[in-house]
Order: sequence, then structure tokens, then C-alpha cells
Amino acid sequence: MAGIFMTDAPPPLIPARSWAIIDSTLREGEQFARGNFGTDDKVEIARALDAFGAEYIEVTTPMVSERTRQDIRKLTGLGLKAKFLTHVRCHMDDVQRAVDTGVDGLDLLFGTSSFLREFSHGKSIEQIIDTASEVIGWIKTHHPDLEIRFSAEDTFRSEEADLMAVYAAVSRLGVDRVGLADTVGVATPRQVYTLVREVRKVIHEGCGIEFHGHNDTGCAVSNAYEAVEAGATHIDTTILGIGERNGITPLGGLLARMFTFDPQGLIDKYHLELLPELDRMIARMVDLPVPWNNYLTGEFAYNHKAGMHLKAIYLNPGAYEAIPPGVFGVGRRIQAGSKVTGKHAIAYKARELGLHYGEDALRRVTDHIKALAEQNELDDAHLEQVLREWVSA
Ligand SMILES: CC(=O)SCCNC(=O)CCNC(=O)[C@H](O)C(C)(C)COP(=O)(O)OP(=O)(O)OC[C@H]1O[C@@H](n2cnc3c(N)ncnc32)[C@H](O)[C@@H]1OP(=O)(O)O
Ligand SMILES: O=C(O)CCC(=O)C(=O)O
Ligand SMILES: [Mg+2]
Repeated sequence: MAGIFMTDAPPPLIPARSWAIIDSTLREGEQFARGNFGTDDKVEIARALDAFGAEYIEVTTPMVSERTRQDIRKLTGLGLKAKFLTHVRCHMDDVQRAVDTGVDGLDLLFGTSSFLREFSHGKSIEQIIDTASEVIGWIKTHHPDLEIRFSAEDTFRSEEADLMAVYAAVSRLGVDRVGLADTVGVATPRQVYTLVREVRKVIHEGCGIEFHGHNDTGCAVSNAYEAVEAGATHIDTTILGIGERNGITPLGGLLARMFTFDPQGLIDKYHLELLPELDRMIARMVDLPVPWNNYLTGEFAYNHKAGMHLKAIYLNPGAYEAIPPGVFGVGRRIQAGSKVTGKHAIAYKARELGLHYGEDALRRVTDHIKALAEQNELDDAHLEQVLREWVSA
């Protein structure tokens, strides 16, 4: 890991200051099977994201219900540092309802793929551009302080020529940011990289690029990374990755990926040690456990078991860890009582207990523990008992 374990740290490939998080737990997350947040939950989530340092919090559209509209007003009245965005259809009714919710910006969307043009809204590319002109023109005239983002929903199944026409048009209209959405999680990292580069050529210089990636094919984190590498400035995340179907880029996964490029930049920008609390909070609210293999915070994300690993881990955890767990407020777990353990791990465990073996005894107790573990692995208490018995035997 650059800067902490490596002696000749290379310069960060991707500085953390070059991109920002738009956390959509309060929008995409509400579209998750178990996402149905009450007002108090929303306030708790927003405060937690703000304490963590998320730059933006995306909330759902006030068109959902009057209660939702009131909740947005409540959230924007909390006086948080994070900016609030509401995610609305590119439609005058939605926008006019959204502008007095106290948000800092509007995330407009319009599907551009043939699937969505045919089966969702039924508009042609020309009609999309015309509507976008009307809507964006109205916002800029009547609410010039609002940040405007325009996203072509289902970007990666849209025709490239259509996309370029739409992005160029909304850029000319002066949007602050365009969005690329991998709505069905089908994009490959290379496609994301290439498209971000192409879009950059048709938008104005100060225009940001946002990426929203679903995880249907397991590429949500790598696609977000490729987007940033290609010049995207904003990445959509949700806590634990919750969202439609199997979700989107998880906050923890993005942080893990980006930490390896600019650890200090991330440490400076976010309260990384709060990540476990964020993950636990959402797990509690959706009534599911944090997945065992979750990035950084899963129960076994820092479990070390094999003898060859354990020998090196005791000498320098960096030997088998890309990211030091302490930075993210988690601890490592040493599992020394298994059949795949080795003499170095046993010697370390023994030393922790103040026990010392000669070379022969160490070999024999190690083999004894390995044999026992073939039947049942030894937890720490059982391992200690065996080590102590062996000394007094
Ligand atoms: C990929 C994504 O996650 S996109 C974001 C999805 N978010 C949401 O759906 C927010 C929550 N949604 C809701 O509460 C409701 O769907 C509402 C309030 C937005 C609309 O509800 P309803 O009027 O009952 O319509 P319904 O949901 O059945 O159908 C969607 C409507 O949106 C229209 N639509 C879809 N995209 C757009 C767009 N970009 N601009 C304008 N209209 C659009 C469809 O044409 C359809 O309207 P129609 O019946 O006039 O054809
Ligand atoms: O507005 C966007 O960019 C993303 C909308 C969305 O959730 C999706 O396309 O999956
Ligand atoms: Mg989505």
C-alpha cells in the first residue's frame, strides 16, 4: 500500500481530490427490496453520511408522496455540510415540485436506450432534447443557484450517436454535470473507460461526469474505478451497495479500491473509521446481516488462517493485507487453530501466553493441533488449553 507499507511509494495514480461521492442510499437504496426508510431512519442516515464526509447525498423524488416531500424538506433543513440532490424525471411537473424542497441540486434523468424509449417513456431522442431544453432552461432562469445534472438512463445500451447528441445538447444548456448510468449492470470496465473519454470530448470544460453502476455482473466497483480513471468526477454509491436488484457500487467497495491509489488523500477527505458503523446501521435498517465477505467490514474481511500467511502476517501485516484494517476502524482476526496452521503461528500464539517450546516440541505440538483440527477447528480458548497442557505434559 503506497505510503504506509511500501518504502518507495509511487505517486498516487488517482488523487482522491479528483472525485467525489454522491451517496444514493436515500434514493437508490429506497429501491432496494428491503429499503423502506421512515423519517427518523432518513435523518439518521443523512447525519451518518455527513459525519463520514460524503460530499453529496441523493434523495428520492418528491413525486413519490407528500410524506417524501416533507422528509426531503426536513433533511435539507438539518444544516448538514453535505449537499442534497433530488433525483427527478426530466419533466416540468417533477422539477417544479422539487425546487422548493431546499435541495442544492437536481439530478435529472431521461432514458435514452431503445428499451426505455419504447417501454418506459415513449419519447424520441429529439423529444428528449427538446424536453431537456425546456426543463433545464426553466431551472436556470428561475433557480440559477441549483446544481443541475442530466443523466441518460441506460447509457450503456444506448446508441453512441444518440448519447453524444444528448450530452452535447445538455452541456450547451449549461448543466453542471452529466451522468452515465449502467442501469442494468451490463457494462465492462473497458466500455466505461472508453465512453467516459468520448463524453468528455463533447461537454464543456467545467462539466462534471458522474457514473452510476449496477452490480448485476459483478463489475460495479471496477466500473466506478475505470470511470474515475477516465476522468469521471462523481461516483454514485450506496451503503452496503443496496439498490434495485442486487444493487450498485457499495461505498465500502469504492473506498477500498480507491484507497490503494491515494491512502492519505482518502484519510484526509473522509472519516474512514466510521465505515463499520455505516454498514451496521444499514444492515440493521434493512434487517439483513453485513455480508461475511463485505469489503473491509465483513466478519472475515481480515481473517488470516493459512500457516504461510500467518508467519508473514505476524512479521508484517502488509505481507497479506493491501489495506490496513485499523484505518477503517476494523481489526484483524488470526485463526491459528486449524489444520492449515503452521509452527510459526503456533509459536506466536504460545509466546502471547508466555509459553516457549524448543524446536522439536514446537513441531510436535503443531502437528498435534493440526491433527485435532482435522476433526474440529480449535477456537482460541481450546488452542490455549492445548498449548498449556502440552507444556506441563
Ligand atoms: C433506473 C432508476 O432507478 S430510475 C428512478 C426510478 N425512480 C422512481 O421510480 C421513483 C419512484 N417512483 C414513483 O414514485 C412513481 O413511479 C412516480 C411518482 C415517479 C410516477 O408514478 P406514476 O405516475 O404512477 O407512473 P408509473 O410509475 O406507473 O410510470 C412511470 C411514468 O414515468 C414516465 N417516465 C419515465 N421516465 C421519464 C422521464 N425521464 N421523464 C418523464 N417521464 C418519464 C413514464 O412514461 C410513465 O408515465 P406515463 O404513465 O405517463 O407513461
Ligand atoms: O440517474 C442516474 O444516473 C441513475 C439512475 C439509476 O438509478 C439507474 O439508471 O440505475
Ligand atoms: Mg440505479
